[in-house]
Amino acid sequence: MKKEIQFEHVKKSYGDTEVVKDLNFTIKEGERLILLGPSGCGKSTILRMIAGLENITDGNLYMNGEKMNHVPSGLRNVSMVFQNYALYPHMTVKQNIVYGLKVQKLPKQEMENRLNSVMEILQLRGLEDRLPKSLSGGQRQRVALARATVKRSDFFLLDEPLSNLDAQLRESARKELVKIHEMFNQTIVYVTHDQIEAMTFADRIALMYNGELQMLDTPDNVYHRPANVFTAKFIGSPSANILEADYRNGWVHTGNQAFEVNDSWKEHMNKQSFDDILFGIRPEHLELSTSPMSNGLEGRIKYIENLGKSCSIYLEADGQEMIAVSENGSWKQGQSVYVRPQSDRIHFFNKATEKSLGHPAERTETNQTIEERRVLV
Ligand SMILES: Nc1ncnc2c1ncn2[C@@H]1O[C@H](COP(=O)(O)OP(=O)(O)OP(=O)(O)O)[C@@H](O)[C@H]1O
Repeated sequence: MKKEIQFEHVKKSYGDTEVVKDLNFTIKEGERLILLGPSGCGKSTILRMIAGLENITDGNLYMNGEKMNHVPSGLRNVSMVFQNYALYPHMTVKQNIVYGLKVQKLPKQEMENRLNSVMEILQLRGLEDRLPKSLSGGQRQRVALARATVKRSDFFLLDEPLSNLDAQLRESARKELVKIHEMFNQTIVYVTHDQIEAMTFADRIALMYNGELQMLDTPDNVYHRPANVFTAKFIGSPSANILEADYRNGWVHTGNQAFEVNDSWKEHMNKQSFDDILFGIRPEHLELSTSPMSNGLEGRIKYIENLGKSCSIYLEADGQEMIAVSENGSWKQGQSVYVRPQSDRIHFFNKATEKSLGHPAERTETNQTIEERRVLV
């Protein structure tokens, strides 16, 4: 049976408050699925339902093809790592790591083999006899990862496992996690609110907001083909520009000004016109110039944020606010500028539903395999 996790109309309420709404999706065998979203959107609750630490209010949860709604946590073949490590303080590093295997009554030789391999991967050699209190935060987190890894369970669940580490340690821990995943090919479900972590580690991202799944797709598609305004704005920094517009005969009118889209967009929009739509463009997909450009909008710089490597340029065009990014440090507040949206990077959304009107030459998740995606990362 496949190591899949399947949600079928899964809901979770606390009292009258529904915190997870009608989840319907499948986490594929061996994939790294990231549950991403702002604080309070229900990520941890979903993870805890998979782990069996939280009851399901409605719907069904299947793992390995079996209904799991009422199966106790200990029988679900999961291992879990939390943000706060939760190591046993009175046990040494080695005792912490093998404790679960002892409970499982694993043969001694097998236990030693697993311990040795994980000590090597997670660079814990030399720390075997130390107590958790004598370890640094990064070392404790690696012990917690090691303890979960040695179980070699079908499902590996991680709840913000790296959020207590500094940026450098996070990056190296992510690499170690990838190594562990390549060795044991577990199905990984990983909760974070950090989009960089999601973009770099995920095979697919499940983006949540307010208990609802907003988009489930590869990082590439979540970034380039956002399914709705929330996704466009949540992914990417600075956040995507969303402007009110009309679309008529291949031209996007943002007020008094307009620019023409390319032929594939014209074909995609199928000769229709739309009043009152939302036009989206990421700051990094706006070209800036001091002189007029064809298909550019005229605007004025309101202020500039210098980030060192690049500047965020806040400007106003046609009475609407936009952000552009530029590596050129010579822009001046109050300056008159021209901005041109890159035609193959634009997005349109229905104003009422905030859902995407699609993209030309749409690429769906089904024609990009996990292996293809990992080559791209
Ligand atoms: N035991 C509980 N009783 C009542 N409400 C709860 C309980 N646990 C969680 N909630 C609520 O459910 C919602 C989702 O919580 P959850 O912890 O899943 O969010 P999250 O996305 O993981 O957030 P964070 O990133 O801040 O950890 C929140 O509004 C939270 O207050």
